[in-house]
Amino acid sequence: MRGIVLVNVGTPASYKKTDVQKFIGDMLSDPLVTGKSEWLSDFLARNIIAPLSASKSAEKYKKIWRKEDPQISPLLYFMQKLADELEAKKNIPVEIAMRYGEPTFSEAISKLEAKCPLIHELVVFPLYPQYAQATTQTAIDEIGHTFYKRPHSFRLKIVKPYFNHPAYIHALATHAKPYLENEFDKLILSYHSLPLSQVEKAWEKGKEFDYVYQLKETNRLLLDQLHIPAKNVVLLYASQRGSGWLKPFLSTDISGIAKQGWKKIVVMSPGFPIDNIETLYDIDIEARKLFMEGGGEKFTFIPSLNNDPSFVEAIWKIISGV
Ligand SMILES: C=CC1=C(C)c2cc3[nH]c(cc4nc(cc5[nH]c(cc1n2)c(C)c5CCC(=O)O)C(CCC(=O)O)=C4C)c(C)c3C=C
Ligand SMILES: [Fe+2]
Repeated sequence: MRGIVLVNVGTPASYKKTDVQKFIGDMLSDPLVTGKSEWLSDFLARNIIAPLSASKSAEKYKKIWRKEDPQISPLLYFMQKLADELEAKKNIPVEIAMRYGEPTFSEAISKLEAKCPLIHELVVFPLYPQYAQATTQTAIDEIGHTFYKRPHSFRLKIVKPYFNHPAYIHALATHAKPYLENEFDKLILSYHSLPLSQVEKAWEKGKEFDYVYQLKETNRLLLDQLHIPAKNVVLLYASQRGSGWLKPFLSTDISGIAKQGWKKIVVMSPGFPIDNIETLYDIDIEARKLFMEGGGEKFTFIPSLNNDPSFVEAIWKIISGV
């Protein structure tokens, strides 16, 4: 039998400043995220960036944290729900793991082994449709490092980015359709920004590593399936942490969209299969506010796929090679 581990970036244990600081420190001390050396990343993250940015991030986390039980981060909640539904629907053991924080990859493997001692293949499904060294590559490195540290009686398979997989595109289109039924002026497709240095390096390596090529392919295939002409769509990049990142920025251009007369917009993030601070705060709270203050009339936010049945089906097809 196969076992599945769904992998994502991670999330703080709580919205308290200490937990948020730890999470940011862990993440930004990763040289694959910063593009800097190991010691410099660690020094800057632990001593400067995490202590300085934790309060502001903690405020944001507080706003998006689940108020209902279980009172946990939305990212953790939706990943667990997705795992539970995939396990129940396909009768296969599924666990979740985070690149930073908990549950760790090692914990996920142990839980899978306990659930199903006869596993012959461990399938790791990174919840990143498009490749980036700051997400896909660091997850692959960490998984390999943990897996090969001790012997296992089963093999490891890591699923490649699925930016153009028909089942993923179908899931996105099926999920988005109800939000697109009412009239709108522009569909905004928002993706996480990246430092240009990382984008250029990946572009030189080829399409398999090219974040921008992959996200544009996702957009092309999605719009084709939704029958939306490209002229009705704007591509923006969110959550940048500096000026030398992929532009145009959602945070600076969203109010301009309203000023140009496009008063009703729908915003979708096809690069985030699971809702998190960057969709629920940066888009649904901050970008919404900027758009409405800029004269916008209607801001429709499309949540991530989360545990949508079409995504459960898509993961299954991607894993099964259908
Ligand atoms: C497409 C997915 C993501 C890319 C690409 C990405 C790049 C990237 N992120 C940072 C820095 C931070 N990311 C943080 C949280 C975070 N990032 C993603 C996804 C991508 N990041 C997720 C799913 C999350 C978890 C969110 C949650 O709900 O918990 C954070 C911490 C949160 C915050 O303070 O905003 C930081 C910091 C860099 C530097 C980077 C590319 C180089
Ligand atoms: Fe991030």
